Amino acid sequence: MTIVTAAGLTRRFGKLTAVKPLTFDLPAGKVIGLVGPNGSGKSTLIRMLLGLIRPSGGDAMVRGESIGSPQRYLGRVGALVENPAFVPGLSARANLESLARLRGLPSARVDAVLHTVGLAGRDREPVKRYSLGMKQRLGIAAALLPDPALLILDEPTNGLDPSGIVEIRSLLAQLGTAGRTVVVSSHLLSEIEAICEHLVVIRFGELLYSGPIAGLLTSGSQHVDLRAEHDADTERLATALRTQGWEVFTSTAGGVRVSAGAHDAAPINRAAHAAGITLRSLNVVQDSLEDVFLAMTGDTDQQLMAARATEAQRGGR
Ligand SMILES: Nc1ncnc2c1ncn2[C@@H]1O[C@H](COP(=O)(O)OP(=O)(O)OP(=O)(O)O)[C@@H](O)[C@H]1O
Repeated sequence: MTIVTAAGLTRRFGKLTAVKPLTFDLPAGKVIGLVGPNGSGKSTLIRMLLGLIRPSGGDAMVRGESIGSPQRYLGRVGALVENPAFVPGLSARANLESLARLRGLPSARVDAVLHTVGLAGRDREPVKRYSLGMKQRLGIAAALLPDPALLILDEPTNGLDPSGIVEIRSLLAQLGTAGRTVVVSSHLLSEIEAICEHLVVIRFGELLYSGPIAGLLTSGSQHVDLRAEHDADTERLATALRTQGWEVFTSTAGGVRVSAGAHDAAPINRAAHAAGITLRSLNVVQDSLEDVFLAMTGDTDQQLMAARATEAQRGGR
């Protein structure tokens, strides 16, 4: 079952096409990562899905309703899109109670969400005494008030210190229970890959990947890192492996990296031995998702960012 379907969804700001026509489906009941470097259009996409800004083209459906009529689905959607505004002198509980009243929600929801985000013991302290991580948890609590079927969190770990990031990450992993769909954006894949089952990757407005994270990793490759006993033999080792048909990515003072998997380890070792080179180390390494994406596009983020700046100046494509 899908909870969001986008078809040719596009958004321009003047000359810049911030979101190029995007077509994708988001499965219901999963934790979904929306990933892309800063300026890729993640917030713009989220704002369109929440009905905060209109698309320049295309459409999307959320829970079967067009984003042209957000009032039809927003009752069961919770979102944290920017630093939420709370009354600093009031307690977390009082802030949530007034938000619940405004939305016509039962006050029992306040206890439930305080418990979910782990603030139940500190809910009577004024928000101004809260750490950034606690404020962010309170923001997530507010987004959870309507018991949303779809929860959208835009960069919830932004600005947090490492312990705050760990705190929020473990909370996010718990939120995707009971059939709820959680969409969480980040510019750092490494920050959310462990908690997501499904991934949408956008890079400077374009869709790079949409699908299960597991599929992406298994389609990703492995490589083998080798080091000769003597660094002076590195080039000779690279040449010997190339001659035997291996694809050598790099050969630096640090060693040789070969495009190969675990089953190639023994033949590589034999090839080195046949060339009269003893190996100091041989490690089979699973490519990270970052490696997989780099291999997909071949462009670095810096190159794409420069192209985008030119596009904004020239008037787009
Ligand atoms: N209201 C706006 N007016 C003009 N340009 C905008 C506006 N909102 C966003 N943009 C531009 O659209 C592009 C995408 O921005 P967006 O904030 O959606 O990216 P993002 O992936 O969420 O990045 P970040 O993580 O830095 O917020 C950027 O180049 C940004 O400058």
